[in-house]
Amino acid sequence: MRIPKKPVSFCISLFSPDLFPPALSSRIRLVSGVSTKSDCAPGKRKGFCFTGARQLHASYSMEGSHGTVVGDNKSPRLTNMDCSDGGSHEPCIWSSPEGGHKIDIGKQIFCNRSLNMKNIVAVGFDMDYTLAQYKPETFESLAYEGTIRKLVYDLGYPRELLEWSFDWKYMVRGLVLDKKRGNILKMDRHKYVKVAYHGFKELSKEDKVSTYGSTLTRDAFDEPDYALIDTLFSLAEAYLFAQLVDFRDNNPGKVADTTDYARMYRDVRAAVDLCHRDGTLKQMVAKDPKRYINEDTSIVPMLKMLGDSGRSTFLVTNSLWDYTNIVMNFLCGARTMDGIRKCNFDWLQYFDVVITGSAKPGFFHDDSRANLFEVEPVSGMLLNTDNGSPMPQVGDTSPSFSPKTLNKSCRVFQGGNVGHLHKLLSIESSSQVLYVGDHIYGDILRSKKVLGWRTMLVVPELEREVELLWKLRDTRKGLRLLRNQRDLIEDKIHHLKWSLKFEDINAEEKQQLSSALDSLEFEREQVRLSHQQAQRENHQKFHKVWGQLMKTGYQNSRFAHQVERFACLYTSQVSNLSLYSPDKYYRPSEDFMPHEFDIIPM
Ligand SMILES: Nc1nc2c(ncn2[C@@H]2O[C@H](COP(=O)(O)O)[C@@H](O)[C@H]2O)c(=O)[nH]1
Ligand SMILES: [Mg+2]
Repeated sequence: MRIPKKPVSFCISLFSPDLFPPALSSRIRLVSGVSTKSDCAPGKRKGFCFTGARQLHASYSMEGSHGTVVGDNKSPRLTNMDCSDGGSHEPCIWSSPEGGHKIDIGKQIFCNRSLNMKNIVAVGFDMDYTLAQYKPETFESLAYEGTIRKLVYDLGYPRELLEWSFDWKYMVRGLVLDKKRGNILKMDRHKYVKVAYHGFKELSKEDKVSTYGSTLTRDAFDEPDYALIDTLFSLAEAYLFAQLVDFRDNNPGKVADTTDYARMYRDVRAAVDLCHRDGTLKQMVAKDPKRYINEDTSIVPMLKMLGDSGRSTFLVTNSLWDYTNIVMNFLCGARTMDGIRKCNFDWLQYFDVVITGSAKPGFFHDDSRANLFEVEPVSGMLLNTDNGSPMPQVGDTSPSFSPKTLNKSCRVFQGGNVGHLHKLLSIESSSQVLYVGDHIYGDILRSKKVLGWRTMLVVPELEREVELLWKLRDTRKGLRLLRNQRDLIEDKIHHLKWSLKFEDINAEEKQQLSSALDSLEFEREQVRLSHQQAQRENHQKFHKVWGQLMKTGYQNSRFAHQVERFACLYTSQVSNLSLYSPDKYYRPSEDFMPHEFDIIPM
């Protein structure tokens, strides 16, 4: 890896890779122009500074020297990367002297399908919302505000939208938007809609059943009429959609008749999409990563531990190189004792291959014909490759990489497909790869189903969910008792009714049975109400509107069902991997069928 000796400015463009078909040039610069603008870190930096809406500037300096860096990758003991407290404690990881103990329930790794880490030769990571946990209160708010501005200024929505505010806790993953009807749904694993809102107004039970209850016309609840909120990136757009639905209903005439709910959804989606592409979000994150991304001092020790254990490590992200470098510097970059960060390429030492602009999930198709370019880290320049091997440039007989470049431990690429990656890492069988991601569709489903990679899903919401589950375990037992009580009373009622109808009994006995029936029916109603109320309160402790993430009523939610089907492992944070041996044999818990519950005590 090369580190510039002199500080250089670090300003790279966000041009999309597909703007540069390989036929146009065999050596492609990512940037469009050079400027000597004074806002390019006066006095400190030397080199290029590119301007324009699509350029991305890191706010911190590029330095070659380490200064008073806390952390030394040669040290046998794991080093403290957390400088916020002056470096007084080390993250406790499995291989540290204090490691290997009982793990908090919120940080455990849960297993759906057995996975022996001894069989894994390469561990790969997604970046956004996997290694980099964004703070929804700032990051999603940024997306929300950027989207509103685009709706108003570019798409002609009323200016009063600019006064709206965002409740970042309102929407949750796993919801489904009914684009045509303006509804937001939560469903169980059988795709029964259990909670339904029109905008922010709850649908009555009758409306819910009449719209979604027909078992004959079961809906798939998929695109194009429905949108799945399956990544944390979508929380802001779901909230905005609900707001627009309410706004349209309550302000006739303010939104054009032609702009129906589905059209509003399309507009929001397009505006969000643009925010991700035009720098609205990334420029801001680049300026102040700490404001938008959680620090996780266990990431570096985890990556080192995996590397020390002999595993290859790789990064496959849809983000482009310039942004990836900024985010990874924030997460892995060394800091001086006073907490100042430096932007360099040191973090590449923790990876064998980095693939940016990967266009997942298409990347997971071996037959994807996406070209693989090598990225020259310092300049961000793209170089043509022949399936990963360097290619001589036109007019040049030697390959385009210097031997020094070829010898560096980590190579950075853009695009390509899984075949390229396997070749670069010498992967013989796809079952030797574990990939850790946050997106069921983008990272997990295809990689597992199409490819046979082993998968781990990161679900940050899980930490709170399991902690609450633990805290509320007695409430849950109480709920089960109430449910059983209800069943018992119902059985008695049926029996009494049967007796009244068919048994040969005298008037006095009939009278007794009837009054017993009355009191049982009264009791049943009381228990039903208490059960319903207790159930609702229990769910609301998880989320005031949508309840427990992994459940709808007593059934697994659709989201939980997908986690169960597609993720071999799941956990709240990627760095929880550091709490387990890199040779751990993850075994699933025993499956239970309903007929086993009362027989085998749990
Ligand atoms: N153009 C769009 N880009 C999006 C959208 N939602 C997220 N993103 C970007 O994708 C990558 C995700 O990276 P990964 O590491 O998780 O693979 C990141 O750069 C996001 O900004 C979208 O709706 N449109
Ligand atoms: Mg991601």
